[in-house]
Amino acid sequence: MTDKTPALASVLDAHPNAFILIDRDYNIVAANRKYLERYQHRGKESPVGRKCHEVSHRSALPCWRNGEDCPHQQVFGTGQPHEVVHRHYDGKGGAQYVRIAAHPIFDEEGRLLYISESMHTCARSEELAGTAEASEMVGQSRTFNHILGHLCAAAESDAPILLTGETGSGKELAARLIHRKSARAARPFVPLDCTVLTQELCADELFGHEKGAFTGCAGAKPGLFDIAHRGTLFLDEIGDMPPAIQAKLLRVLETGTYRRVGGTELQKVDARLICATNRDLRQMVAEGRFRADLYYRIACVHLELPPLRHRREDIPELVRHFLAQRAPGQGITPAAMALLAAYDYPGNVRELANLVDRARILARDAEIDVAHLPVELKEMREDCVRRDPVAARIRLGDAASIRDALMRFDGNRRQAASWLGLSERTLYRRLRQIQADA
Ligand SMILES: Nc1ncnc2c1ncn2[C@@H]1O[C@H](COP(=O)(O)OP(=O)(O)OP(=O)(O)O)[C@@H](O)[C@H]1O
Repeated sequence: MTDKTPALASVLDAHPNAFILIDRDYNIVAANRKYLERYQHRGKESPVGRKCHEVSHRSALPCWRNGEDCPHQQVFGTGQPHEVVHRHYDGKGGAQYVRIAAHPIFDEEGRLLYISESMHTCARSEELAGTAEASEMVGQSRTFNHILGHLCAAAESDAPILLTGETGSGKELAARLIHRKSARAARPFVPLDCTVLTQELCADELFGHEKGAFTGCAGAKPGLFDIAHRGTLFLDEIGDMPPAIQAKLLRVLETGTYRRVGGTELQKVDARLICATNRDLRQMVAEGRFRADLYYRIACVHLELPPLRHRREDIPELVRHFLAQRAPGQGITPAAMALLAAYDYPGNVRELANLVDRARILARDAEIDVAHLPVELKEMREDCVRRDPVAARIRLGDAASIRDALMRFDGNRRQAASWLGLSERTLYRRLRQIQADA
């Protein structure tokens, strides 16, 4: 904390989170010790006096210029508090998702002078660094950060959650994230796919049975509600749950108890319920194919995962993520990356992961190139780029994105070019053009 007033310094340091004050011109005017410890680049000057976006986003541009929901722009624009989740880079370059609570600070005459930002880390930075876990949710587009903010908020409550979204859009991964970030994280996460079960099997899986409950049943078996005790039960494709089981599940939710198949004793339930479906449950309710009372119980918090084509900006990062996971060291040409960024992905992130897998196998140890991608992608490319300027931006790289990428990678042209999906030569040519135009 560099502010001259010792009292203010200790007030800021007493704040439990990293905390800063920012003026109208994006300058950080005060920061507490937690902020400095997290964001000060090793051997570099203090963040105080620098632009907030340069420090935490490593970007020459304010985040709204990169399409993000900018707390600075919102609070100075409306005078109201605003909360968002952003991806921040710490002083060592590690990435982390951070929930930012921004508030206006007025002087005695009611003029809005500063905003304060309090930053609470949503996910461990090592989950987002190069050594990515399989369970990591990757993305940094505005759309992705928006849903991530809701997932983190949902994790703080114990309410039932309904996750909807197209196939492969990350519903199960989102359920795992909610569990991992909830107070139940140390207890089991128990998934059940409702599509593959008959009515009898579904009841047996969920509630277990007592010894001798049915012919051929040798011993007692705990149900998934037992196994998920104090943890999270994830019911995937809840729309496929047989009607008789829907009725039993509703009873469990209403009474907080259930009986094992063939049992008399009431078991108490303490499992958090997360359900997912890619069907339109409301439509199913209207058609009488899903119980309305159950729908309202499980959809206490309803979150929709966006399809990948609505967050194309995340595609290059997802590709790098899958390569780092499955083929560390294997590269991809800018042309192949541009082709991947322009495709529509009816199968969403799962389809992208499969395309990357297929391409890396075909490429063996060489760089992945256009030849290693299915021909349909090439046919769709021109059409998609015309329809989606973001994809075009990734492919072509406008001046602002190029400056931003260079800043982000400390001037390293190779890394900046790869991030933008350009060849180094194209990046160099564009830089010369930009300098000539300036
Ligand atoms: N944001 C993401 N970052 C990294 N990987 C992701 C992301 N979203 C999804 N995936 C990966 O894509 C695949 C499909 O994700 P997931 O199974 O969570 O989707 P789903 O919506 O539950 O699919 P379905 O409706 O078919 O059950 C998984 O391999 C998952 O790890």
